[in-house]
Amino acid sequence: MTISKKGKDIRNPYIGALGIMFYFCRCKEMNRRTKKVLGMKTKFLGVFLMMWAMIGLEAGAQHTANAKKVLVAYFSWSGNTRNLAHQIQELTGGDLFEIETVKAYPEKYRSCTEYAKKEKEADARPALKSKVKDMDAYDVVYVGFPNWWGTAPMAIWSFLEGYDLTGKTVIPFCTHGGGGEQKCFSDFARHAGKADLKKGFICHGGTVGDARPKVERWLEEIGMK
Ligand SMILES: Cc1cc2nc3c(=O)[nH]c(=O)nc-3n(C[C@H](O)[C@H](O)[C@H](O)COP(=O)(O)O)c2cc1C
Repeated sequence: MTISKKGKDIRNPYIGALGIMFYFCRCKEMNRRTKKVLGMKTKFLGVFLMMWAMIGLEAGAQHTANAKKVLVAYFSWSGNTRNLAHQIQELTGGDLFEIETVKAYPEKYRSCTEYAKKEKEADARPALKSKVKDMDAYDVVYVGFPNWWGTAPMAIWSFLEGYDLTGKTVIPFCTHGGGGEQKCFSDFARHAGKADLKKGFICHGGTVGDARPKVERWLEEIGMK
């Protein structure tokens, strides 16, 4: 692998492609003019770019082979977590999946909080509308949810318990209404089975619109960007 001082792979398939173009343009040119006019310098440059092309194209293929498949799954009642999920999806290039319960939650806030409280007290596992088609294909699974009564909505436990997440990287993200993290991530860890858990992201539901720079920093911090 060709590594720069900053630790990044500096082989670039685009530079490689340019090298090929340059090499062939130069050959055409040589037929029109005399070889002496072009001289040795351009010949070396052409060969150098040609070699870079081959290394660069190989690097491109290797990068594609190593790319991790990402899923961004989320539950959202009033839209804040959905907004955050879309930002994470845009930054990671993953597939989006909305976790929805068969029985919809009440539309009014107070009714919803009462309903959710009962579900929590019963340690319920609400049935979900659909399953991720090919969970086995994903290497990294982000799971987003709002803080409900100091923890995740019970639908998140239904989701996590519906799959074998062993060996996958699982990363929670959460929005709250002022209570902060509370037991959201610690309870999440207990329900995530043998997944390889990474540090979660949390923000106030009212600030998700401005969260992008923080989301980017977090993704860099956990090595996902
Ligand atoms: C049923 C219910 C329970 C909630 N419980 C809490 C809580 O315990 N602590 C908190 O900070 N916010 C709580 N909230 C506020 C939500 O966590 C917050 O508004 C969140 O951003 C909503 O996300 P959503 O728009 O994706 O549904 C609750 C909201 C609802 C509807």
